[in-house]
Amino acid sequence: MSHVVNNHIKVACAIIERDGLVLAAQRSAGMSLPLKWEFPGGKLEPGETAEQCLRRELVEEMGVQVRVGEALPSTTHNYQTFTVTLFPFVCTIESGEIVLHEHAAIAWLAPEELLTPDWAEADLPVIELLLQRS
Ligand SMILES: Nc1nc2c([nH]c(=O)n2[C@@H]2O[C@H](COP(=O)(O)OP(=O)(O)OP(=O)(O)O)[C@@H](O)[C@H]2O)c(=O)[nH]1
Repeated sequence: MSHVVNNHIKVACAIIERDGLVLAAQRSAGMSLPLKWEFPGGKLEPGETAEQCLRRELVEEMGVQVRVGEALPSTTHNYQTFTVTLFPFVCTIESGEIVLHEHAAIAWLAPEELLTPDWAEADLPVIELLLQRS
């Protein structure tokens, strides 16, 4: 059917943990889902694994090398104009200091603060899972 467009993207995102805190990043005003909070990461490129995607995106977005660890369950959300499947991975920073190249802000959140930011809707199941684990 010619009117059907494939607007389903696969996105790997990094749950970066440090000292019991989790890194959240705020999208900038000019990005899609402006000023929403998310986990750093991005769309998988053709032929790329989620781990490779995350290592690439974290260098591009924040200038850090990450170690990609445990995969959490993927989750799919329908926004009005596109569908996203998120592939979350627990990560740690191997080297580098965070420099924001794309995001407006970051925050290190304690478990009790996880529900505070205005998260991208697709992230809410991931947040729920993190709360269950903490
Ligand atoms: N990185 C990331 N993206 C997320 C999360 N949750 C979520 O809904 N997304 C959506 O997944 C998509 C990720 O794409 P991206 O960051 O590579 O690209 P973008 O939309 O900023 O750029 P583009 O507009 O140039 O395609 C965005 O539409 C973003 O809104 C998340 O936790 N992390």
